[in-house]
Amino acid sequence: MRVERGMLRYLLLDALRHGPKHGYEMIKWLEEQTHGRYAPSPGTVYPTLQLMEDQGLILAERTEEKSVYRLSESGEKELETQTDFIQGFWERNGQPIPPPALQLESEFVYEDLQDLQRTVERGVNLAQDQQRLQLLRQSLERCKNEIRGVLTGGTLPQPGQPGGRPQHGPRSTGRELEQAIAQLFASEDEVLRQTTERARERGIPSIQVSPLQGKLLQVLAKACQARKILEIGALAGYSGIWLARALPADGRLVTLEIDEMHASVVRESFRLAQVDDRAEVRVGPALETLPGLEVEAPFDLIFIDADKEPYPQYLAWAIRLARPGSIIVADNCVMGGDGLGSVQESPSQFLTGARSYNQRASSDPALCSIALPISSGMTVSVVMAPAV
Ligand SMILES: C[S@@+](CC[C@H](N)C(=O)[O-])C[C@H]1O[C@@H](n2cnc3c(N)ncnc32)[C@H](O)[C@@H]1O
Repeated sequence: MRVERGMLRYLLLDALRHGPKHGYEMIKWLEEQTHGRYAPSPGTVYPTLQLMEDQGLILAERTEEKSVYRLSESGEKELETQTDFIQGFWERNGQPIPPPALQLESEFVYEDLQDLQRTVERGVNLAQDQQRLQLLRQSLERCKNEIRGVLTGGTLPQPGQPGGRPQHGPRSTGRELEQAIAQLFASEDEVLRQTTERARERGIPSIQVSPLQGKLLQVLAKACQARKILEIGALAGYSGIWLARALPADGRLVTLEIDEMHASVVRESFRLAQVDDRAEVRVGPALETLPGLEVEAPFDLIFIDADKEPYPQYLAWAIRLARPGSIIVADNCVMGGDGLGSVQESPSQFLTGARSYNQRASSDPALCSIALPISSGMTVSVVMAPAV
């Protein structure tokens, strides 16, 4: 486990709050208190201690063999500025490591939580009247109450009851199945995990593709031997990293993003993922940036994942910027079936975008398409050669 840059000093101050210690004792203390999760290396700890001593946060008593440190008054004050961080750290890491089955179950809970967040965010986008938003809040309130009941030891729902586990096996819901597949085929590395973590810290919503979708994008990029990829909707660069990693060394990913703050996080993500030699973000409304890309076409894979209303226009551009054999993928196209209904009866602009997209993708002879029920649904199309 790693701790955010600059935060180790607070853990060291916290260790000294529990009594004077020399450097190695602090490392051992942290290792013991976190049940082996966190043991900073001496190479990081000793320079940090030196700096803290120079800044007057700790006081050293030196003997021939070692330096024993204790907290100074200004160290105590400094520590108080970070009580939230310290409390959060110990809440996450102070408990014994649960057995693997419990760990897996906890991961499912976090996945479900992310899924719930996406569903609610989508609901807020879709709800166009106050009454619907109020219903949404009431529904969340009921959900929170039920969770509080479960956490405080109320009666647990039985398998088969609403809220209970399915009776036909532990991994039988769509979400759990996705997770099991992702664990085998699409596990995230530290770089990808930190990309979402950093985005969350900057207040960017967690609406990136799932690891399973990221891997699917890679598989599709490999299938069409992509050398040039275009993405519409970069967010924090998460899907961009999956895509860029599928490119050969001289490949190119161009990702379009309307929001300058998102774009600056994307640049950082690409740099940290070491794909900035082949991946770049261009800022502006996609419909204004796309015409300028004609000189760089054709793109081998085009991934559409931005605002939903212009999805049909994005598809038209994607076809224009593609070649026969290119693959076009669009995210959020199924939405539990809502994205498959009739365009004429669409309840919102948001759904109209997905429905019109699917209508064209499923009927245009220039495309061979399928919608996949993965996360909120991806429509995948292969661009066909013109009939002769
Ligand atoms: C769903 S997120 C993209 C997620 C990203 N593909 C991933 O999985 O990591 C949509 C992004 O599209 C951007 N966006 C929205 N409207 C846009 C537009 N008209 N042009 C370009 N980007 C847009 C948003 O700012 C947001 O960052």
